[in-house]
Amino acid sequence: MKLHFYKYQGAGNDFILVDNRQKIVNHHNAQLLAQLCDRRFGIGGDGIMFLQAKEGYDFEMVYYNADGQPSSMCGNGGRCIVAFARFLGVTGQETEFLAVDGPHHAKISETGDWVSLQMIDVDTIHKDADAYVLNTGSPHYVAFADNLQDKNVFADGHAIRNNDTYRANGINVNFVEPHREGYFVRTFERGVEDETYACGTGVTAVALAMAKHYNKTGSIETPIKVLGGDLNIRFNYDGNAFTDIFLEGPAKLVFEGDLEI
Ligand SMILES: N[C@@H](CCC[C@H](N)C(=O)O)C(=O)O
Repeated sequence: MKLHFYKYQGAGNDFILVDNRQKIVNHHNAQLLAQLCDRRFGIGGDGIMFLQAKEGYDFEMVYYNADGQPSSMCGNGGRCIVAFARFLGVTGQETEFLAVDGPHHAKISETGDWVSLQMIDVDTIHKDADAYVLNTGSPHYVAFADNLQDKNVFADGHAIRNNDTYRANGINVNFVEPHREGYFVRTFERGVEDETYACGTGVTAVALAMAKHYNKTGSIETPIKVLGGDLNIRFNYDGNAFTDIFLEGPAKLVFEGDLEI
């Protein structure tokens, strides 16, 4: 069959998107999905998403990592699928959709390429030695790093993701250093098993962990620079729980095409 697909990117975290409202694609084929995400033998992407119809919501986001396996929430994927839904005319400037971690509310700019996505509330942060470990829809490890631009994020991220604590379920590994009025972050992603240019749930985890680390409470805004651009995180923190968390940034259509599968 012929697959009509769209390629989006959000701060360089890139995804294949398929309009599957008519359920034309059977997405339970991990080998096929991994091949579509392959940068040499396929379209290429950090993940692939299917936009599906869902009663009570504008749509459902069904997300797979580049390895073809279903996973937990993808923040940049969520922002890209909102831009895609707007492009298809499935939503207006605001939307309510269902993802693997529950309902999400999002707003999209008039231009259609900038999305503010509400993330799940977070009330638990653990420490693993000096690192912070928390779940912002996906599990994240957050560690400070010096000279982050020159760090071997693949080697160090791979080692942490595959240590005895995290090997079985996996974890996304974020390295952070202060940058201007915010932070610079690089992430090794589970399921891609490589560094990506941005990770939405990852920068969200970093922003929350930094508020806890520096004992900042109230209404907080945290700009974060990643390899693929700039993201912004807004939230409230009362010293115990993080609420009204929004991940904001670009979400752009790169190209569309057809592929025989
Ligand atoms: N790139 C994503 C995270 C996608 C899920 C992650 N790879 C996992 O399996 O936990 C984001 O923008 O949040």
